Amino acid sequence: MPALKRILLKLSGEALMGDDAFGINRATIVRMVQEIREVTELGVEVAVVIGGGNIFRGVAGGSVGMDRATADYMGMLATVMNSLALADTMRQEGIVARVMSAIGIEQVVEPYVRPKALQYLEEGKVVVFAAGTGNPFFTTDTAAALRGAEIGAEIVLKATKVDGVYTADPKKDPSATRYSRISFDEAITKNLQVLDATAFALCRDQKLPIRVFSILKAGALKRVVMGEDEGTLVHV
Ligand SMILES: Nc1ncnc2c1ncn2[C@@H]1O[C@H](COP(=O)(O)OP(=O)(O)OP(=O)(O)O)[C@@H](O)[C@H]1O
Ligand SMILES: O=c1ccn([C@@H]2O[C@H](COP(=O)(O)O)[C@@H](O)[C@H]2O)c(=O)[nH]1
Repeated sequence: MPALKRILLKLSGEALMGDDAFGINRATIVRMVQEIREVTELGVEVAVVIGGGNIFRGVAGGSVGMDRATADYMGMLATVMNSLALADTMRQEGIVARVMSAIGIEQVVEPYVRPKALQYLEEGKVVVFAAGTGNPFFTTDTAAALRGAEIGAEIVLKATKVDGVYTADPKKDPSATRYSRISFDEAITKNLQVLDATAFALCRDQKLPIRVFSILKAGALKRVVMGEDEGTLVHV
């Protein structure tokens, strides 16, 4: 029996590149979708937010002189592309998925309407929330926290390139050690960058726990859903 009924899964956009330098690696996206299918087959309701770091981040545009808000809209559109790719791969793998966008592009995907999203989840469809929060100066981590709270998810699962929250960025500091549990207050006070502070604060205020785990580790999502110890739990 799964330990979770409804989850908000935040997938790393950057991880979609696989070993490529840019964009979406086919084998990687198929593997991610197969892991999602495993948990839907257990009866878990799954909503997904996917990042855009494999295509564009607003901060990168801003750093080369672009207007930051314009660059952020480009970043949000990058998440729409990833969401479409994800939903299409889901369709090929036998999952019924719906993409809902926080910015209006009705010819491409339907707009985010909360009751409709809840209906899809109750019907067993996977809902992919695209375009982040719809606002510049935010991230898809914050979108995951926001949508997770809105749909009444029991937890936000951040599937990323590292296998948990560390005392420092493990990609920069090899001596960093992993927490198996950490409170929101401690993560915020220590300024741990694995999620942005806005996402941490929103989840803390809504008493919505976060589990950070590796997207690269086969079977990790299923283990998390089954209540096994995997990655790091960030708790109130
Ligand atoms: N204290 C920390 N513990 C763990 N990872 C950390 C820490 N500080 C920084 N990081 C970095 O945070 C990264 C994960 O967050 P990031 O927002 O960069 O990726 P993502 O959300 O998975 O990607 P995307 O934004 O494309 O969806 C890790 O790859 C890691 O290098
Ligand atoms: O609510 C949001 C979400 C995202 N953005 C922009 O999109 C990119 C990609 O998202 P990541 O979370 O970094 O993967 C982000 O850098 C922002 O530029 C946004 O503006 N608002």
